[in-house]
Amino acid sequence: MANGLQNWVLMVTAQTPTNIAVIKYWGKRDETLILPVNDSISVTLDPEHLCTTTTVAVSPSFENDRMWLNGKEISLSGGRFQNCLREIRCRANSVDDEDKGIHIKKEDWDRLHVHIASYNNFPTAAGLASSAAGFACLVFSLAKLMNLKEDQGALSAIARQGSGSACRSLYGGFVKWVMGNDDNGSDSIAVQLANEAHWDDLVIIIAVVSSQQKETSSTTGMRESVETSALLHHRAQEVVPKRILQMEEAIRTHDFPSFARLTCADSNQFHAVCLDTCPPIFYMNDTSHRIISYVEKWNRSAGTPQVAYTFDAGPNAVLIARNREVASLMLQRLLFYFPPPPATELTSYVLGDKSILKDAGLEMRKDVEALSPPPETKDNIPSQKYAGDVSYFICTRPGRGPVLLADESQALLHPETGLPK
Ligand SMILES: Nc1ncnc2c1ncn2[C@@H]1O[C@H](COP(=O)(O)OP(=O)(O)OP(=O)(O)O)[C@@H](O)[C@H]1O
Ligand SMILES: C[C@@](O)(CCOP(=O)(O)OP(=O)(O)O)CC(=O)O
Repeated sequence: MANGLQNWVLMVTAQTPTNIAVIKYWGKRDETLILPVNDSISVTLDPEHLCTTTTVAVSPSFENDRMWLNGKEISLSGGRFQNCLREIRCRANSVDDEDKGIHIKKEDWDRLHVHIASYNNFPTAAGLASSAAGFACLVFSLAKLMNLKEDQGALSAIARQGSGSACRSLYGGFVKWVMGNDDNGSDSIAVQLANEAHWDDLVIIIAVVSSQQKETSSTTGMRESVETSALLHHRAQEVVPKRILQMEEAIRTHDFPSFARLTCADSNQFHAVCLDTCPPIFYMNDTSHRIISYVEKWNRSAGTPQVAYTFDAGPNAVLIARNREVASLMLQRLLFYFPPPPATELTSYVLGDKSILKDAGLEMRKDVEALSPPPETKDNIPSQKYAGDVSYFICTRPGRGPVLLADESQALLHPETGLPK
């Protein structure tokens, strides 16, 4: 190992996106291996706006495996972290870095410890799927560090053991998590249906909805649904298999009306399963319900769907517009109903791809104040506004899968000490 020197540090940094399911995963048939009761399909979100960056390092001087998340040390003793680390370590291969004079033999990995530093460029544990981007990035970066020869599908099966939805973040574009049949989970992997360039008209706006409510975690919620909801079993056996085929076809043919109908119906059925759980689980709140009504009304008045909505295990709305023009009309509607609270500038209220604000003719607060009610509500007396019910919006689009960051200046660990910078 490295000519007997003990002070070297070898590092890898990677960046991984988050994803939003349009056909939901809800329910496990195996809790430890994280095997689902149905297939699911997701859209990967552009890492420019929502992503995890993780640096992993190895050095003979490290005494333990350690991890820092958003600058704070966290414990790696949890089963999910341990399962991922074990699965990666047992597939590790020899590494030879001639430039640095580092030579690691396959069997050395059993004794070497790793340091992991990770940073989410969006709020952690706020219903924005940080666990999906986080575990995908952990597995992807460790696989590079330890020179795994496995393909992306096999890596997705490891990320799956950190958090089910993480397996879909190993690819960009449109991704299917195939539930598989094997008891050992080897065929429960993610596959890419189409890359991010395939349907690049789509624009995604996330309404991060303010919520004081204490939420049930996805893990607990789906366990309770599996145990008590008859609808979940009907959904997994009868409904989802047909929807998966229809969704694959809609994506393949860029059929937005079908894509939108399936996405909305599947989100609504997932939340119906939550209500069918004993005791019932409420993830959406009044603001979520209002957003659904506005979109439904608009889609109906347009005669064909303009926007799809979907909600995960929380009140945040993920809205998918058929193109940029529709996205700017959607942003006008959203800001009409949910204007920024007093003293909040528009540029800190609409994050991500701010160019959509410009397209919508909204450059300042006064432009929002001047917005007229959406035409589909004209007959109704007077439209109520809900300033403060949305914390902020994020404008994004379908995006690419994980990448390595070669530039050492982007590493989160110090190249000499292997401690957070
Ligand atoms: N960058 C990261 N690297 C590794 N693990 C992470 C990372 N970010 C989050 N996690 C793990 O995911 C957990 C948060 O997951 P949780 O499911 O509570 O929230 P979320 O994924 O942000 O929201 P939701 O699942 O409701 O969309 C953290 O406690 C941590 O264990
Ligand atoms: C509603 C969902 O977002 C549920 C995601 O659940 P998680 O992947 O967070 O759950 P665990 O596998 O227990 O970690 C739907 C989806 O992403 O498909």
